[in-house]
Amino acid sequence: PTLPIYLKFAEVKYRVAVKGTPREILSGISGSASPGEVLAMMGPSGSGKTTLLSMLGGRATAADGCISYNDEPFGKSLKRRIGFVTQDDVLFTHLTVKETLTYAALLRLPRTMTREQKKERAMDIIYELGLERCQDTMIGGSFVRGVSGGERKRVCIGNEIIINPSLLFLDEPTSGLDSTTALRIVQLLHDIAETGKTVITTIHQPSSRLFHKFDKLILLGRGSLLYFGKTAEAMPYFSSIGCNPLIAMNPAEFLLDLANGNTNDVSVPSELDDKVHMENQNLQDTNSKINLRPSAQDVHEYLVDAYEHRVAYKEKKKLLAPLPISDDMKATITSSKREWGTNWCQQYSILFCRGLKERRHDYLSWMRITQVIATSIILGLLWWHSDPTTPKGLQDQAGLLFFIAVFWGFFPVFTAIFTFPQERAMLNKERAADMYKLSAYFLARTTSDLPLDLFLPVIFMVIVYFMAGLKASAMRFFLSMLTVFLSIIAAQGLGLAIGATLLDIKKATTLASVTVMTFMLAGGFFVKRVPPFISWLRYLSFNYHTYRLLLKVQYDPVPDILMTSVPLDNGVTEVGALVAMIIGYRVLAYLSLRRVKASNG
Ligand SMILES: Nc1ncnc2c1ncn2[C@@H]1O[C@H](COP(=O)(O)OP(=O)(O)OP(=O)(O)O)[C@@H](O)[C@H]1O
Repeated sequence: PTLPIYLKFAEVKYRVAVKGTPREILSGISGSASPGEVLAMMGPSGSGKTTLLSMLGGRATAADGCISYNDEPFGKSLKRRIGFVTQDDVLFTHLTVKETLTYAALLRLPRTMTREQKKERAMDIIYELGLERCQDTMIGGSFVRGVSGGERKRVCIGNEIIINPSLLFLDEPTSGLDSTTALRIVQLLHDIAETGKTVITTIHQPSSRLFHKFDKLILLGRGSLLYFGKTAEAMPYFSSIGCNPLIAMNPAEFLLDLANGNTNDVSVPSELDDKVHMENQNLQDTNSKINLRPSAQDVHEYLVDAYEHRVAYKEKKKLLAPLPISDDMKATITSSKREWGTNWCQQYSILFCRGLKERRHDYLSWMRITQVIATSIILGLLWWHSDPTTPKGLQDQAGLLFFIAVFWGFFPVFTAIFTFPQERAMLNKERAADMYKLSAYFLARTTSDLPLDLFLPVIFMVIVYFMAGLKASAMRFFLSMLTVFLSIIAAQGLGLAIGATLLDIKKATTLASVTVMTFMLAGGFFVKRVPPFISWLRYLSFNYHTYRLLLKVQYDPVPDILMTSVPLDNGVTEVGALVAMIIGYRVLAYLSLRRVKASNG
């Protein structure tokens, strides 16, 4: 059963600093929502709906004011009782509807349920939301065709109601949908509320049918409260303060016009008319153009004032009224401990499988396979049966080994830098809902990429090694392969670290290009005798260590003309350096991700 949660908020304020000067985004908003109700927040774009919703949902901290849940402040244990559907649909594009909801169920539902029960719950949600026809369709996105916008929105809602939340927040769930689909979604919210949940949603421009489906309404204008109360009483209230539509109009349109300060086709109260009249008289003296309607600023001030004096005090009084629930029930919110749906190992394995499924298209991407096969055949033809017995042939072959070291240092970096910037929104969303520990996600995400990164080099090496006629020995082949693997995992670590630190694909690509180029130049092929003051650079370069190891595997001892100024003994230093990079870059990436999590609250 759902724990009923009464949400109250009084005098909520929010400020941001814009170029050093504080700007008030919300100025003292009060209201409440009870279980079984759908509260809608309306207002023009930029009026502060999303900001208020984020604060009520515990995703942002108010500068001032009080927000309570059953008269208790927000606590971490509440996270598992809150569902939050964001404005943008944050979903994995390559997972099907069924997979998306099943993974959500596996990660979010409590430990007391078995795996089978969790899967059943996901199926129940699919039927409840009418998604059975598209359950095996991919979600899709900008580049992949998938389910429709309305279906995608329902999947987002399903992702949240799967945990049977007491409070459900939705940011513009109907934007971009036709009126019938929008009505269906709002009806769904209504049905959800009827099961004892408190539903709070922002809404942009509802049709009149939709408008009447909400129990309560908050109308915001420029961050101030213009109305809070029953939806059915909104029109009578505005009529009582002298604002009436002059033509038949959708009430939502009328209220948005008012909140925007647009009074065309709206009768305005005598106070505002008098003000316009007086202003016009002054303008006549200066021969300026006469205004026929009150200014948006005047309308806004009038509405804020009217609400403050006629309604606000009554509503604030209501907030002080005791809740119709027992003290025990109130205490449930604070006493329940923060709980994870699954243990660390289960989180890891679920996230690993999800990562593999999401990336399966990349694994089987013909473009990447063709790219690698084409490159290896070209290399094989250019170095066809190369002969290392002459100095020139030896130099040529060393060139091939260096190219292999660079190619498999370059490729994984540019695959891995996208990982975290691309998943940032998903990570924020899922971490805000306490779905898993960051360490489980991090390890699952980085290991689920490995099969792809290790599968392609095998094809590459088989083609190049034998076409180019490198030493025909099983041992040398496998050692070369192992060296390339180490290089790839180290390079992948660098890509992950750059991506996690910058979390911006453009910046990450630029930094990665410069780094990879520097490492390549310091790799020991172009410059063999490096000046001592810059020689430390090559130790950071995985190309350098990989190239030296490949030389060692092919020629033992390595001929003098190929050697860098540093002699090569048994290769232990090189392997050690690569292993240190594999660990070091990953630790850096993990710490960077932790920092991001902290900055997002
Ligand atoms: N961190 C921030 N820095 C600067 N301005 C901000 C910040 N957060 C919000 N704002 C500003 O606060 C105002 C309210 O933003 P909010 O996203 O809450 O509006 P909204 O009513 O949800 O708009 P929309 O309907 O277009 O989504 C906007 O003018 C926005 O630019």
